[in-house]
Amino acid sequence: MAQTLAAFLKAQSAPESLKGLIAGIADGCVRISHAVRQGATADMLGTAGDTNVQGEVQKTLDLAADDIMIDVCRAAPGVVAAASEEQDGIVPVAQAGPHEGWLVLFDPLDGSSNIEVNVSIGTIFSVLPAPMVETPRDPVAEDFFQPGRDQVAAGYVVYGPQTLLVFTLGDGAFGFTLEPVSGEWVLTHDRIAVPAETKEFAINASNQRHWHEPVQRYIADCLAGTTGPRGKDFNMRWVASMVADVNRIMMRGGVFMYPADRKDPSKPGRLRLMYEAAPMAMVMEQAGGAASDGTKALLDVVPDALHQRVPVMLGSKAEIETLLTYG
Ligand SMILES: O=P(O)(O)OC[C@H]1O[C@](O)(COP(=O)(O)O)[C@@H](O)[C@@H]1O
Ligand SMILES: [Mg+2]
Ligand SMILES: [Mg+2]
Repeated sequence: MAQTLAAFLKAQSAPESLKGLIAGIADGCVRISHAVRQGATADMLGTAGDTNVQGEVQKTLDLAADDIMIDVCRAAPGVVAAASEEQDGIVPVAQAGPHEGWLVLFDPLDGSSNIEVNVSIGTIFSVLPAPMVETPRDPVAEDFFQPGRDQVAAGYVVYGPQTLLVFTLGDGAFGFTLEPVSGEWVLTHDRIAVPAETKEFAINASNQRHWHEPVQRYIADCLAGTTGPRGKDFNMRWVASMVADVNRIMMRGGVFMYPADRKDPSKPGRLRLMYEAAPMAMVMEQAGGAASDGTKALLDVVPDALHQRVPVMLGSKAEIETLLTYG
C-alpha cells in the first residue's frame, strides 16, 4: 500500500504547525480540484467581472480558489499572514510574536487562460518563516520580502488528467496523486530527480521578436537541431500553465523559460517572483534541477514588492548551465 500524505508528513522532522499547514493546503487543493471539475455545470467557467492588482481579468475559478486558500490559511496552525496573486495587499491572520509562525503565498489558480478550454491548470504555494518579534504586532508586507532561499516549504498542484501535489520541505521533492475513490493523497513520486540533460524546451515563441539577443541565439541553436552547434534535435512544448509545463520538466526533464523581453520594458518578465517563480525554483532545485533569473539563482533574488515580476529560466541542470553561457 502506497504511503499516504498523512503518514508521510507524520514521519517528517518539520515543525508540527508546518506539517499541519501543508495538510491544510492539500485539503484546500482537493476542494479546488472539485470546483475545477464542476466546470460549466456549476458556473465555474468565465470571468468574475473584476481585475486584480496586475490588471488581469479575474475568472470565477481564480476567486473561488483564492477564497479556499485564504480559508486554509485562517484555519491552519501558526499562519501569521497570507498573500495571493488575487489580493492587492497581504491578508493578516494573526499577530507576529516571539514564537514560530508562517507567511503563506499562493497563486490560487495558475494558467487561468486554460480554464475554459479544459487544459491543465494548477495552484502554487510558498511558505516563509514569519519574523519572530519580542512585542507582538500586526504583520506587514515587508515581512514577506525574503529571498526564496528562506522558504521552509513550497509546492504546486496540477489539476490535469490526474490531480498531483508536488512539494518540498527542504529535503527532496515528493509527488502525491489524489486517489479518486478514497480521496487520499498517495505517494507516487518518491524523491523526484530531474534528468540533468534534455532535448526539450518550453517558451512562448509568439514573443520571439521581443526577446533579447542571448535568448534569440539559444533558441535558434535549439531549432537548428542536428545541423547546428548543439548537434541534436530538440522538441518544443508550451501548455501556457506554468504548473503543467514545470511538472512535465520535473518528470522527464527540459527547460522552461519566460525571459525578460522588450515587449513592455516596465515588466522584467511575465511571471511573479514570490508566488510563481520562487516556489517552483525551490521544488526544481530540490529535485536536482536549476533555476535562474538569467544572472543569478532565482532563490537568491530578494523581493521588494509582493507582486514583482522576474525573468525565469528553470529545468534540467546541465541545460540551464548551457543556456546561461549565451549571456
Ligand atoms: O500567455 P502566455 O504568454 O502563454 O503566458 C503563460 C504564463 O502565464 C501564466 O498563466 C500566469 O499565471 P496566471 O494564470 O496565474 O496569471 C503562467 O502559468 C504561464 O506560464
Ligand atoms: Mg500563475
Ligand atoms: Mg493565477
